[in-house]
Amino acid sequence: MAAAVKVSSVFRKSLFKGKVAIVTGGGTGIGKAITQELLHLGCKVMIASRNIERIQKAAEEMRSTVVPNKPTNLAHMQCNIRKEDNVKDLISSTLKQFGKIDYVVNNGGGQFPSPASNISVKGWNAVIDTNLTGTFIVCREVYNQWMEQNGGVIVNIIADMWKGFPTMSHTGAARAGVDNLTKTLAIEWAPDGVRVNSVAPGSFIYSETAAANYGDSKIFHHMLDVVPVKRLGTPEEVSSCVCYLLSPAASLISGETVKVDGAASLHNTKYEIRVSK
Ligand SMILES: CCCCCCCCCCC/C=C/C(=O)SCCNC(=O)CCNC(=O)[C@H](O)C(C)(C)COP(=O)(O)OP(=O)(O)OC[C@H]1O[C@@H](n2cnc3c(N)ncnc32)[C@H](O)[C@@H]1OP(=O)(O)O
Ligand SMILES: NC(=O)C1=CN([C@@H]2O[C@H](COP(=O)(O)OP(=O)(O)OC[C@H]3O[C@@H](n4cnc5c(N)ncnc54)[C@H](OP(=O)(O)O)[C@@H]3O)[C@@H](O)[C@H]2O)C=CC1
Repeated sequence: MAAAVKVSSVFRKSLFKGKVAIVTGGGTGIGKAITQELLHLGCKVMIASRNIERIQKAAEEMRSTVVPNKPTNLAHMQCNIRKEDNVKDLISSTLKQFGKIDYVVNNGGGQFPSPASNISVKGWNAVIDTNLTGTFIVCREVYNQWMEQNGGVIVNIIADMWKGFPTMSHTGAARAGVDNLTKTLAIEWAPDGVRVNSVAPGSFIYSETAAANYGDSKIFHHMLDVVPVKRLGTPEEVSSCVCYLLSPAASLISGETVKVDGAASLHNTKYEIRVSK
């Protein structure tokens, strides 16, 4: 028997039915939760990421569990957002397949933990290219190919970097860049009916894939002593905020970043200051 699909039921399907969305990194973790929620609400969704086997498997699973009666509502393709040509192709292929693009969720991203002093320029650039430049390219391409003429909504997933991000300097800088990019694009594109917002999850949203990236299944559990709500967050708790921002309920919200972190960013960080040498 297929596993139950976790989706929130707080949104009215009539607000989303027939809309078309792109979710980068839509086959795992937070991106998968967003994809499932949008499919459940009646959207057509294109998911895209680098690992074609993994995204294909995720797409096949969601077609049979979430939209068994409308499997063509979910498309998938390989796309590395660091590559401009891949992104151009992602946007044009989605338009070819679904005819329009109402929503883009820039969720694909990530990094590796390292003290700043040990990060090579190649490693730094890999993280900046992924999280800042990749997000920029997706935004620019969907605007140029579709949203300038037709409007739309963009949500960028960033991170809790508000107090600095020790061991994550590269991604902290990139996500702070996206926070500011969000504000600029919101102003530049408002006259065309395009809204741009960000969502900043706390550093304790558990998914198997996210934990696997750090080679430690308990990596998020280690954060619990500085998490005021004293529990891990779920991808679905991020996806419901994303869907709210995509929906007409947020029609006057643009250039904003919403923290989904149970007040963690207001409290202490996990990082312990080392003894000086
Ligand atoms: C107290 C300390 C612990 C702190 C840890 C707290 C963690 C809490 C969670 C923080 C909140 C954030 C959560 C999340 O973001 S969850 C999502 C996790 N998912 C991912 O990160 C997936 C995507 N990530 C990646 O694909 C990669 O990290 C990367 C963006 C770097 C892309 O890698 P890719 O392999 O495609 O890149 P390159 O082959 O081009 O590699 C370029 C160079 O990058 C350096 N590098 C890459 N990986 C590592 C590594 N694991 N460690 C060190 N250096 C790395 C390296 O220089 C690469 O070049 P070389 O291969 O030539 O050496
Ligand atoms: N989990 C957490 O606590 C937090 C997560 N975040 C952010 O939320 C987003 C989702 O993370 P999460 O679901 O937790 O972790 P996952 O590792 O499950 O998701 C990362 C996704 O991004 C995709 N991706 C990575 N690089 C690229 C690229 N260059 N081009 C296209 N797709 C890419 C991956 O797919 P593939 O490997 O196939 O490319 C994967 O699907 C990320 O941006 C993450 O940094 C932020 C704060 C906290």
